[in-house]
Amino acid sequence: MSVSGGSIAIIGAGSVGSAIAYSLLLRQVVADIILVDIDHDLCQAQVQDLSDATFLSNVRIRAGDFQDASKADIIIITAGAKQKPGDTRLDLIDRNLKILKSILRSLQPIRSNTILLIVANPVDILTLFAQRLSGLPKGQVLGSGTLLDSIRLKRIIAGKLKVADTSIHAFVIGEHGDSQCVAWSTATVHGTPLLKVLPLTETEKDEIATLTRKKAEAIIKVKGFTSYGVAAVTARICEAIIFDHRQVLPLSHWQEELDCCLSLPAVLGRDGIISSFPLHLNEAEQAFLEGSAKSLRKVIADYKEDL
Ligand SMILES: NC(=O)C1=CN([C@@H]2O[C@H](COP(=O)(O)OP(=O)(O)OC[C@H]3O[C@@H](n4cnc5c(N)ncnc54)[C@H](O)[C@@H]3O)[C@@H](O)[C@H]2O)C=CC1
Ligand SMILES: CC(=O)C(=O)O
Repeated sequence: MSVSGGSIAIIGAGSVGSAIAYSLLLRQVVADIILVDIDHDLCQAQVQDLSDATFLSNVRIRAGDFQDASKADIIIITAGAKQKPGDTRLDLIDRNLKILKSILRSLQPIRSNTILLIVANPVDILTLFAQRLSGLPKGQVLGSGTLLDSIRLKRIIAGKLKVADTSIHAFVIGEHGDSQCVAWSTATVHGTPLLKVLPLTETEKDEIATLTRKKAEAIIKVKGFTSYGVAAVTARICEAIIFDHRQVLPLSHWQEELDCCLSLPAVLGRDGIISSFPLHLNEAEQAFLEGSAKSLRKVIADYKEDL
């Protein structure tokens, strides 16, 4: 991977923001990484620590302010409260919507062709608010969504089949949260329908889907947060944008028919979401997806005065 000349700003230099910076630095996605946090001492300390790793790459890392960040090729928002054990992601909406709004105000005027990547939770709701409040075209505002959940799912399936994760094509769709669902009928192993090579009963499918959905909760219960998985996923998203990969990834983006942002496969490139990629769900999966959208719209309706 070669270093492009671009820059990425990360707003929020806590566990997730610093892990993302570390992934971007090791992958050499851009030449400049800018960290921004209201806790200036923490931000400086993270930069100092990360700068000890830059000997492995040609990447520069520095602390900056919102105006520096507003000029970056990609602005990643990780700032916000995290779940305590037992919280759902949706429980964070009050605090994190206020933080998002204040960040979007501080970023103005925002570079017109920047890509805004939301990672803070609840990611689907914050992505929708960022689309409405940033002034950017919808395709330039996306959320990391269920790419992380899909990676977790593929890991479990790969373990059962004893093949590499990269040979599995399977999507978790809908909310990055409790109403997500697995698109089992579309999953393949190197082109062969997954359920033909791994015939799973309904109970087994439910067990895998539950393990996937509850993985974050299990990690948070012990270490208090998750960071490495989302950092790797975010680096992958940034690579697809900076290098215009046109990769198909399950990301949170605007869904006209469902009237909300949630994850379905999308083609990702330098301009952000180029298009949604059609996924032919069966009736039950379509009903689950619509249920997920309905639960997100219900939350959005409670906050409509913030739009
Ligand atoms: N989408 C995903 O897959 C994942 C999302 N997350 C989410 O990422 C968020 C961050 O998690 P952590 O890094 O573990 O939390 P953290 O508490 O370690 O870091 C949050 C940082 O945001 C900063 N911050 C707060 N308000 C700010 C503002 N207005 N401007 C700039 N910085 C501000 C804080 O000072 C703090 O350093 C949470 O909402 C968490 O749920 C975490 C893991 C995975
Ligand atoms: C915390 C979170 O959203 C995750 O690890 O999936």
